[in-house]
Amino acid sequence: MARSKSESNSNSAPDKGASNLAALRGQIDKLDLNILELLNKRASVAAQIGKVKEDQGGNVFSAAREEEVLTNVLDAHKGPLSTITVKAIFRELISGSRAIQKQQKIAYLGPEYSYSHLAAIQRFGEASIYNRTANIAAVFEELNRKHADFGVVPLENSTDGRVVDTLEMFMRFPDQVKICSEIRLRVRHHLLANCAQAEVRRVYSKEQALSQCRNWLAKNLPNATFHPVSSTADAARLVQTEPNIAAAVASREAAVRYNLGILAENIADSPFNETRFAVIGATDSAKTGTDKTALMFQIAHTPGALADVLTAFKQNKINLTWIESFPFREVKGEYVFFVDFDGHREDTRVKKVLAVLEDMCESVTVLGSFPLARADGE
Ligand SMILES: O=C(O)C(=O)C[C@]1(C(=O)O)C=C[C@@H](O)C=C1
Repeated sequence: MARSKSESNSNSAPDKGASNLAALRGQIDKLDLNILELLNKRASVAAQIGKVKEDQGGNVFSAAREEEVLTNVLDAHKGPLSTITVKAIFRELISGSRAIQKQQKIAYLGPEYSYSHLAAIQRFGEASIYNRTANIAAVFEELNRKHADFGVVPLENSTDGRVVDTLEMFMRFPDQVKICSEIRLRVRHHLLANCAQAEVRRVYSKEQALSQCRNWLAKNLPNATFHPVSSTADAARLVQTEPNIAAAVASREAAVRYNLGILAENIADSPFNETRFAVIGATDSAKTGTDKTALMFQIAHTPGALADVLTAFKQNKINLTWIESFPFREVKGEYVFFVDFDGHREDTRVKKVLAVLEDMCESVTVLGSFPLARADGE
């Protein structure tokens, strides 16, 4: 039946809207196919690079080159996509390239969806194989036995400080592994449960996470008791077994994995909570121009010994970014120091300071040079 003029007039705006939508979606469909073609072209080039590396004995993973790729892209990026989105897309693209060359095996401190797991995925993407371990020492062992290509271990948290188990492994086996990359992960704790907040009587989490949310928990859950368990992910798993009274302090990813609701978001007492992780492997990273070096040294128990070392850094205009002291178990009263500083071990001023330290210290171990990590979300 022919439509009257007034009928067609009243429908013309929605009709126009519908045809516009169809046209715009048509554009997206075309663009998607173009993008797909380009993605696969890029992957084919990565496959060729893989062959060259295989012939020359090069490593599949190059932290320095990945940093360069990301910098090129982010420098050119003008929006409207967010930087976080562009980074996530390229993380997966590069992860896919590595998997075409040779799928990389990554060991991390488990269980699944622990913050170490999230840090590992942030660095290596979805196309890698992840081996979870029961403790930090086992991450080093996995590398040593060649069961994994890389390991991800926590170094320090902005609230809790250093991670003793990791530093102890570097001390026990100083020449076993090198740091080739670092990861900065924003740690966002949430209260997860399948009951109402007023019903929560038991809260599970890793001890450090409970301590990082201490004030919030005391104020908002005055009737609950707090139970440290081996990890935040394990806490989320336990909540499933006591759904009417239990809650966990854990990540959003753990909520998804264990089918829990998020009762309260971002409950850490400090608004800034970040953990820095080291990626360990057989070799460290090539120079990029914006690098850091990690060092471990032991000095004699004499007055001014540490001051002399620090003066050497000052004289060579090297900026220290981290310093930790650790009691040396074998000699009472002696300390091992861990430092991070700006620069690559191939930089002239870093070479100079290393030479001075070799003379001054009882032992010096370069744990590795690696590209300076971007903050999570930058
Ligand atoms: O340039 C290389 O060495 C590559 O293998 C390519 C590529 C990439 O996809 O851009 C992949 C893996 C490396 O870690 C670095 C970069």
